[in-house]
Amino acid sequence: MPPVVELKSVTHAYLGDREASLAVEDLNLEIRDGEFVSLVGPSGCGKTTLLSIIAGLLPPSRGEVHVNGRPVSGPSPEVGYMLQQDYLLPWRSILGNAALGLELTGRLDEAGRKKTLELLADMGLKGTEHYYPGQLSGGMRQRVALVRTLATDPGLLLLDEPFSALDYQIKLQLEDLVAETLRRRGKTAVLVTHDLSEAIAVSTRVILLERNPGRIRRVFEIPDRIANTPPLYARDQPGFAELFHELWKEMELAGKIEGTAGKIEG
Ligand SMILES: Nc1ncnc2c1ncn2[C@@H]1O[C@H](COP(=O)(O)OP(=O)(O)OP(=O)(O)O)[C@@H](O)[C@H]1O
Repeated sequence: MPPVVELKSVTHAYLGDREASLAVEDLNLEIRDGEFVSLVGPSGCGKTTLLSIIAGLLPPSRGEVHVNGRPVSGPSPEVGYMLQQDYLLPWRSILGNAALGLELTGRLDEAGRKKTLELLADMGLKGTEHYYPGQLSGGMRQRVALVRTLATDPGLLLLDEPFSALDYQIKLQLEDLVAETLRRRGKTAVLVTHDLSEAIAVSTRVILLERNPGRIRRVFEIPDRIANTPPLYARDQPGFAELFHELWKEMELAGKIEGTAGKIEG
């Protein structure tokens, strides 16, 4: 089976009027079926750029991107995207929002509707189907966004800081719910986060990027006893604190690298 995600020598430069900025340089990465990979690193190291490239929203300047063995040429139903903002449509009911992806792809039949209702129930949202987004809390809205993403059944989920706008307690609960739901359903996930403890708690692998230009600095394989424990309890596992400090130290070093390699004069 080919890797779910394969990046080969991927470079991306954003072109401005007078100069190009090298966001990601010569990056190689393989993500296998069922892995949960987090991308961490200092601000501007190219995390969101990489996610956009994998999603098919941004063609890289150079290099190859494959999802499930096929070259990426644009957004695909095989890939779901979840963002910090939930982007629920205020005039649509919760069910209408949750089923939006199915509707847009012409798959909203009776079975699709039933599945969406089941997913809402799985996420603890039974009884809210006919409410509107304005009547729900931030954590509930983000769960609706997760249902909307899962309803079309993508094998790969790209998560760009989906928990960062939430209160700490809600964030921990949602992290747990999302990680466990994706694990149970055998999904592959790539999470961008600034929260190192979240990255370790939910992932099988954490990739630390450095900036100017964005490159992989270090890869942390998460030991099974942490990776196989639900995120809420993973933080109590032996080895978690040591891993956190190691990642923290390395992150500080990654943030200190302020080369000039990121700018290409035009
Ligand atoms: N649309 C754009 N036009 C020009 N430069 C951009 C654009 N988007 C990103 N960049 C630059 O590319 C680099 C990588 O940005 P990116 O947003 O991918 O980093 P990030 O790691 O996700 O940052 P953050 O953690 O702050 O969200 C940065 O130097 C950024 O300024």
